[in-house]
Amino acid sequence: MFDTEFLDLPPLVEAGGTVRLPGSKSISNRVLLLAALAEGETLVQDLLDSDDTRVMLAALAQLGCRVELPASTGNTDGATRITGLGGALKDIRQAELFLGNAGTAMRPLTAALSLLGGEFELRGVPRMHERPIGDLVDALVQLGCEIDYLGNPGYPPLRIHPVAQEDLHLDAPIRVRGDVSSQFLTALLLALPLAAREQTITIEVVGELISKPYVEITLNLLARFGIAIERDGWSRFTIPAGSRYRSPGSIHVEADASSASYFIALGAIAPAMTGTDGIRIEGVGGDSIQGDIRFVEAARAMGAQIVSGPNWLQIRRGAWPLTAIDLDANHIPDAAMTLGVMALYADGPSTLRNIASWRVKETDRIDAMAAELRKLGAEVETGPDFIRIQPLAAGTWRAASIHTYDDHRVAMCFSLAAFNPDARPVRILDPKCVAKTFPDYFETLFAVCKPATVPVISIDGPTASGKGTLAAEVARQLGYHYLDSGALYRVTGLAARRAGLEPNESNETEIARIALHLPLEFIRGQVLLDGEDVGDDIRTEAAGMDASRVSALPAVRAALVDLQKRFRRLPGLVADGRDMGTVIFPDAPLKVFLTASAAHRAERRYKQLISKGISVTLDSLRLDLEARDARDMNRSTAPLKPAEDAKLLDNSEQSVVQSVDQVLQWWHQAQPFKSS
Ligand SMILES: O=C(O)C1=C[C@@H](OP(=O)(O)O)[C@@H](O)[C@H](O)C1
Ligand SMILES: C=C(OP(=O)(O)O)C(=O)O
Repeated sequence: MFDTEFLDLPPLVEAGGTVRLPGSKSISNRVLLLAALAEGETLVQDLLDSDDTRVMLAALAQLGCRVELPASTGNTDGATRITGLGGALKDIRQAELFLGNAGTAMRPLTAALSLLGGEFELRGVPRMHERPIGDLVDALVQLGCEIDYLGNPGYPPLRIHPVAQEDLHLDAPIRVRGDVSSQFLTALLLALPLAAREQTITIEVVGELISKPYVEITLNLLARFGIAIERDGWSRFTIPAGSRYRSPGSIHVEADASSASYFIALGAIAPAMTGTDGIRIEGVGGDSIQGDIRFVEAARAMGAQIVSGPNWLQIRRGAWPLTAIDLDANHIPDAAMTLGVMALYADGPSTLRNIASWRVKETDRIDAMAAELRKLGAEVETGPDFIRIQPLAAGTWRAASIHTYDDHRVAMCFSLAAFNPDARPVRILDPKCVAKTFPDYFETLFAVCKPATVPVISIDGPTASGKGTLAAEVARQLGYHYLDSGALYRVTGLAARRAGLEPNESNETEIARIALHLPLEFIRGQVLLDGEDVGDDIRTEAAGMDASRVSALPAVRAALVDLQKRFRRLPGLVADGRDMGTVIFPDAPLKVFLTASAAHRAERRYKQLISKGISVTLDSLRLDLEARDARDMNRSTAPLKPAEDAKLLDNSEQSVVQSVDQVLQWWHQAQPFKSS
């Protein structure tokens, strides 16, 4: 996950390949609650691991359910094991639960806990305290439950008081409004079987039910847990007497169909990458129980070519530009946001109707989409329950900094704007908001996208100038990959040793082959070789000797050039060394040549060594550095010198923070983002 302040997407041009998507949020949280209410164990396969499911799991654990995550079960199949309460609280009758911004946790738990007879406090993030729950509370109070609002009436936080089952009024139908969120009805359907052991319970929906397919998911999963609800259209639901949650033993979670919408749109917008047949999605397909699978119909109407099978979808670009759409999107409220960005690539204005619920989700999504689409240059019209978007012609796109309102879907759908024909970069602010349902969204996207070019910042300079510290920090703040080219020979020497190869000419070809495929990463100050931190191993005297021996082998040097170039991956690279800007990445859009006086560098090195208990003198270090500088600058092959277009940075009198800020400032000057 990118937990940077922002993530810059360079212009993207093609896409292709296979993605496996994480589990459905709506299925995961329903299954977790049902498993918690049932008796015995339920094994949940492919459960979503994200903020929304984590708050649900934490709440269930607090309520006394046994929750065993894949890591702790040791299950090779990666399942999560839930041991349920069997329909009644056990030892724990009181808890304060934090439910983040998960509507699928807050609403169903409110209903279930109101019927279980304990004292509970339910809270969330500030936005959750602005998302309505009054219609659900009204329905529960009608039934005899006791619930207080701890903040604004109609909104969380809530306090739930215990009531005895025999005091509940179950004879009359329970009326609930269905026109603000379908989750209120879902919550009642999931929880009321707790009270239906001896008596049939009827729920009546008041007002037109929205987001109906989500109620279908609820009914489907209740059936899997042994509860067969009868329904009369969308207005009357009956839970038969004698209902009892029965674990299916093991249950599989499909991949998330709303998350699939971004990749379906990607296949519709991006020309297929050479050698691929567009985008293939695995984990969810035509037979999905999730309503958002009907996004496929909308994408087809806009021109996408989509074929599907059980558990897979294959998407290719068809009509281009896309065909404008006028759609009642009430049945796919979440995925419809993706259509909002696809509309920019259409042949006329697109209208999404009947989406008033957008206003009470993670943010006011109608206003948020309009504001951010306008930043890209689009003309947008909105009303209480619709949005109309004019497409953007080539030559009219603007580079924009997209505010994401802590709304995962805003972040995800706007990433698709990076395919604009004007090659404008797109900045996504607070990219970690995708953690609500899809923590690795951007990594998954990058794995199937081809950029026009991957941005590189090269930082070259003499020894002890602090380039490693500077480069690693710049990379961290930008979310870019980091290449410490100075470590490559040492790692190659170590890898050769570990493969049982003496670093000499007779093993040159074999060592070059190893060097070319080194599974190497530089993350958070660590040098990871195949996931293992080898930082200490490569800094020994013996490793230094091996490094200098492998560096004398021409085939190894050539392989390492290729390896270095392969670090240039989305979303970007910061590379430090001696010839990054001059030889390896001569087209880097920002080149920095970092220096500091020999006196300052000697002093830094001195402090470093003394703190490690190594005794040296300042004078000898300084003389040594000066001699190395002279050698480096005057050698005939790849002498250490700034690239002609490099910016010179002398950090003698600067703190690390100051030099990082300077480099970022240069970088931002090169980026034409409109401020947010
Ligand atoms: O029940 C569910 O799993 C959901 C129902 C929908 O909400 P509304 O019914 O409030 O539209 C949807 O937007 C949400 O992401 C998940
Ligand atoms: C509306 C959403 O979430 P929630 O389940 O919190 O309602 C969503 O995921 O788009």
